[in-house]
Formats: sequence, C-alpha cells, structure tokens
Amino acid sequence: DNLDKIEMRSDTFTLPTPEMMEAMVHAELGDDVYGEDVTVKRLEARAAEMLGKEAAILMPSGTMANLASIMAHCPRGSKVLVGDESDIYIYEAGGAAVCGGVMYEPVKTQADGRLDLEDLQRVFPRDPADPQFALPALLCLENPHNRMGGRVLPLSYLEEIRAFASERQIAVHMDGARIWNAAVAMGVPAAAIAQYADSVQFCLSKGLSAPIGSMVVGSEAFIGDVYRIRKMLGGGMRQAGVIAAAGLVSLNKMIERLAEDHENAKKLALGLSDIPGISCDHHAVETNIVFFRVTDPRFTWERLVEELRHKGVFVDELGHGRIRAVTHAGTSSRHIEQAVAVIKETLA
Ligand SMILES: Cc1ncc(COP(=O)(O)O)c(CN[C@H](C(=O)O)[C@H](C)O)c1O
Repeated sequence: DNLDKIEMRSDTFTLPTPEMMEAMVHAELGDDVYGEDVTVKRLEARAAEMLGKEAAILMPSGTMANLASIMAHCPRGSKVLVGDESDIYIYEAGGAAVCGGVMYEPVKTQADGRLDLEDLQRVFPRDPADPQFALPALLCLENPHNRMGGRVLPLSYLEEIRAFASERQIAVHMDGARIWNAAVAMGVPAAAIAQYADSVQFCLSKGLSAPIGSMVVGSEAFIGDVYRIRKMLGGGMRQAGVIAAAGLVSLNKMIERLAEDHENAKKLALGLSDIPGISCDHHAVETNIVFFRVTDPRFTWERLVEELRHKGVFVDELGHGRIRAVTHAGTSSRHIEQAVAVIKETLA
C-alpha cells in the first residue's frame, strides 16, 4: 500500500500543531464548572469578540453546541426549522427531539445551501392560536453548507432570513461549523456573517486544527441558558483549559491559512474535472469541500472509494452516491497532485 496516506474524508481529521501541544502542556488551569479556568475564559472572550457577540461558551463538540443552542431557543413541543441536508438533521442523532422534546421540521435545501423563504413560510400555521399546530421557534442555517459542497450563504440572503425570522418572532441559529472558511472565502470578518444570527456555533476541531471543541456565541442571557443546558447534557468540563489552549492557537494562528485549503480544493476539483469517468463541477467549489461522482460504468462509488483507500487516498460518500473530499492542514498541494494522479490511474 501507499505509505503516504492522503486523508480527505474530512477536516475533522486535522491534528493539533506542535504549537498547540506546547500551549496545552503549559496552559493555566482551573475548575471550569466553577468558572475558574482562566484559559477557557480567555478563549470564550476572544471568540465572542471576534464574532461580535456578548458572550461565548466552549463545548465538547459541534453536535452538543447545536443541541444546546436549539434547546436554549426552543420550548418543549415547539418546532425547529432545519435544512433536510443539514448536519443538525442528519448527523446529530436526533438530539433535539430526544433531549429537547423539539420537533424537527425539515425544509428542502437548495443547491447553494439556502432554504427558500416560501418553503419556510409554508411551515407557519395560518392561525398560531390553533392548538392543533406545533409552533416554530427557531430557524437553523448551515453556513458554509457541508452536503451542498461547502457553499457559502450570501450576506444578502442572511439579511432576508433575519428579517423573515424577526417578523415571525422566531430566533436564528447558524451552524457555522466552518464559518471561518466562509469568512476567508468571502473576504469579510466572521462578525459580518454572525450579525444576522442570534446564535452561532463554530468548530475549533475542523479546519482550525484543534483536537477537540466547538464554541457557541450569543447574548449574555442566551449563553447563560446554554451553560445550564450543557451541564444537564453532561458537558460541564473541569480543567478544560487544556482544550481551550489549543483553541486559542486556532483562533490566533489558523484562520488565514484556510485560504490554502480553498486553493487546494479548487486544484483538486480542476484535476478531477479533467478525468474521463469522473464528473466534478469545479465552479461549485467555494471553500474546502469537493464533491464528485464516478460516471465510469465499471465503478460503483463503493468500489472506487475502496480502491482509492488501498492506494492511500481516503475519501468517502456523503449522500446520494456523491463522493466528498475535504482539504485541510494535513493535505498539501503535493498530496492533491498525488491524489489526482492516483484517481486518474485508477480510472484509466
Ligand atoms: C456543518 C456541521 N455542523 C456540525 C457538525 C458536528 O460537529 P462534531 O459534533 O462532529 O464536532 C459537523 C461535522 N461534520 C462531519 C464531517 O463533515 O465530516 C460529519 C458529517 O458529521 C458539520 O459538518
């Protein structure tokens, strides 16, 4: 087998940098359940400031970050409007229903990651006083959108959604797991994106290369509610400064370099689009996610994924037979060239 493994299944595979390991070893620690871990407090203050929100809280995962946010926004028996291709709806084990007693209302996701306002409007009962209908309490957006290929939502759309939600007195939560990729791709501060949402969750553990963690940002009151919900979910952490120290390196050192991941994703998509038997729309690549299909009748996606794995190229199917490749700090430009060559040779 090929010695030089090219890991493109996800940016969740990123490893902490030596600088992060150093910071973790020397982190100033305390009991964070008592609010006494200064490194966690420093990270939370930094995250709130960077996203232009009053407060922030460190979470063990993006899944718990989304769940605690939904539970803080949504009373039991209410509805959360989610995209039918969203991580919240597909990959988070139904947590809002199981733990929060909240009903998912899946709304069709457009090719660019948007939820159509008319589709959203159809979810609202004509008469909110009618006891037959569960009432929507929250609208969740995913930005960038993973399964729609890392597409970034335009600020004009976010503005429309903000107005739509405010008119109907529901809140907006943004699953911004890769919001820093969106900010770099758009050339705007992340705060310019976050301003349209009441709460945002983002991952330190993906493209930002921290080993663990996500963060929720929002108002003081909202984050206060999330603190209690996190404890109830078992997410209250003790000397979490070990995690936060890496997170501080993520926010201070790992954002600008995301542009390299985007360049590598475009390079990969261009290379793939030239291979007979592979279809890949390189124009659709905006961040670090590339989707492609195998059209060569000799191959199912299962067979291609398996053969590539044996040759050291790791990708995976992520819905509707499409194969996803994700670039990140562990995939160099040379890795991309090698991956294209391996896929070309496999399809020859
Ligand atoms: C948009 C978004 N929001 C939330 C999450 C959940 O984050 P974690 O709970 O895995 O930290 C993910 C993880 N996404 C993972 C990946 O892309 O490999 C898998 C699909 O769950 C995500 O992509």
